[in-house]
Formats: sequence, C-alpha cells, structure tokens
Amino acid sequence: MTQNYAPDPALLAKAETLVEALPYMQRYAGKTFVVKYGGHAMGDPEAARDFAEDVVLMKAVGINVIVVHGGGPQIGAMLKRLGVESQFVGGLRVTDKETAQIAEMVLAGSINKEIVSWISGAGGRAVGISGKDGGLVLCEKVGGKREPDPNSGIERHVDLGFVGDPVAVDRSILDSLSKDGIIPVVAPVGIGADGHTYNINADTMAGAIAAEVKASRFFLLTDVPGVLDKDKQLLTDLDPARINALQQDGTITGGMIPKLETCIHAVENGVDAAVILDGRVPHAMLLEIFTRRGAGTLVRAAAA
Ligand SMILES: Nc1ncnc2c1ncn2[C@@H]1O[C@H](COP(=O)(O)OP(=O)(O)O)[C@@H](O)[C@H]1O
Ligand SMILES: CC(=O)N[C@@H](CCC(=O)OP(=O)(O)O)C(=O)O
Repeated sequence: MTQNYAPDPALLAKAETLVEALPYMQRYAGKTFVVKYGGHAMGDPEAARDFAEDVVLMKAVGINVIVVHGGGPQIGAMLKRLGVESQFVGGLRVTDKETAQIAEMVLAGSINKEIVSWISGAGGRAVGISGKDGGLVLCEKVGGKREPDPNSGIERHVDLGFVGDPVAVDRSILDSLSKDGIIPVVAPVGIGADGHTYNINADTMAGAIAAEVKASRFFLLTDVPGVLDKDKQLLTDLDPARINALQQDGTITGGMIPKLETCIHAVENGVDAAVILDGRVPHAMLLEIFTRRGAGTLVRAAAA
C-alpha cells in the first residue's frame, strides 16, 4: 500500500530555519562569545528560561560562551529592605564597606547561583564564579567623579568608595572551564591589590573579559531594543566616531553611556563586534546569531 507523503508546512519551515542557521554554526564553532546579562533583562522568568536555552544551544554547537551578569535593580531592592541608602554617580553605585558586602551577597550569592540553575534546567553545565575566583580579575579603586552638588549646584568631587575597575584579567580559569564543556557564569565582584572587595559595574567587567579573551561577539542584553536615535528609531550599526557624536548631541544618556564606552573599549581591543540587544525579547541572541535578520545595535571598530 502506498500513501502520498505531503510534509507538514510547519515542520518544513523548522527544517528551513535549521538550514539557514548552518553557515552561522560553521562560522562560529570554536569561537568565544561573551554575554552580559543585565539586571533589568533578567526580571521575567520566561525570558530567563529563553536566555538559558540560547546559551546552552550556543555551547552545544561549539561556541565557547562566557556569561557575565549584572544585578543592579536586585542590589537596590536588597539595600532598600535593609534600610541602607544608595546613590549613583556617573552610572556607578557609591559603595561603602557595608554596600560592598551586600552587593557581593546579591551578585555572587543569589543571582549567580540562580543563573547557574537556569542553565542546568536547560540541560547545560555551568559553574558560577566571581572575579575573585582563580585570580580572574584584579581591580583598582575607581578615581572619584565630579558631580554638581544637589543643593548648591557647585561641582564637587565624590569618592565612590569600593568601586573597582578591572586592571588585569587572568583568563586561565575561564579557559579551563570552557575546555571541560562548562559555561562560566561570572559575578562582577573583584579583589584589589589591597585585599579589599570591590563592586564592579557589570558592563565594565564583561567588556574587560571580552577584550582579554578576544571574543568574536560581545552581547549586552538590556531592556531596550538597542541604541535609539532622537526619534526612537533603532540604530542598527555604530562605530566609535558615531557614538561620540551621539553622546555630544545628547542622544545617548544615562546607563547607555558606560555601556557604549565599554563597547568602544572592547572593539578597539580585539573584540570583533559588540551587540546591544533587548534581553526581554524571546530568544534574542539566537535570532541575532543564527538568522539573516539580526537584531539590536551592532558596534564595530572604524574600518582601518
Ligand atoms: N539613545 C538611547 N537608546 C537606548 N537607550 C538609552 C539611550 N539613552 C539612554 N538610554 C537608557 O539606557 C538604558 C540601558 O542602560 P542600563 O539601564 O544601564 O541597562 P542595564 O541595567 O541593562 O545594564 C535604557 O533603559 C535607556 O533608559
Ligand atoms: C559599581 C556599580 O555600579 N556596580 C553595579 C553592579 C551591578 C550591575 O552593574 O548590574 P546591571 O548590569 O544590572 O546594571 C551596582 O552596584 O549596581
């Protein structure tokens, strides 16, 4: 007995999607991608599950994925619960000794292990570390910032306390984990030569790691579709000169300034491209990596 076999169009579309992904899988196998997962992007449990699936799929097709996470809103919530005041200067949290302890507890304790659990739940193997582990990140106290005084408006110098800037990254612990099929998940906390614990902006931490491992792609998952122009239209491609112009004319403000400065640092120090993506969009990274459509804002160094 014979039967006409008409493939289900939905299944056929799935097969075509896989075939579309093939050249990208071949291009990226063996390459290193650094993913910065921001605190705003990780709010929704469904989006978190999609994020973990994307990371596990990337690893399964041979990409060495390194996750660096934030947690600013979650630190803020914990400080509020504990009745500790907190303020930001130039996008960085002023961090006294108590705040540094709480930030470490939230970042390296709860958030780090939660991301490890999500990745395990998606069938991957992850190990959570902070910049303190295996000598990963040595940092230096960030110099103070100039800020107008809220009362007088006169500029004053603000000491940020235990806020660190990565000055040396030792990639060996990342390489050991990656080689063994493990996805490193890194909390933005580091140690200084003075032995103190420092709170590091997660974009800065991720950028320093991306530059050290010469990542092919550096993804920054946030809560906007990418960099928007004055008419709220997505800017799909940027280079350092254009970013400087957008900063000068006030198109880029707030948290986007350190984010793009980190992208410039990364692409000028050996990272092929940085991409700012909306982490709330389901499977945002897979769409960017494995389809012709792409998403978000791609930042590259200026052509030589
Ligand atoms: N031109 C711009 N395009 C997009 N976002 C911008 C722009 N200028 C400022 N922003 C702000 O930058 C924010 C992203 O930075 P941030 O809050 O530090 O993100 P995250 O916590 O994910 O690191 C956006 O939510 C938006 O409010
Ligand atoms: C020094 C400094 O500001 N550290 C940040 C670290 C977390 C972070 O950067 O998280 P997001 O990426 O979610 O913003 C903070 O304390 O909020």
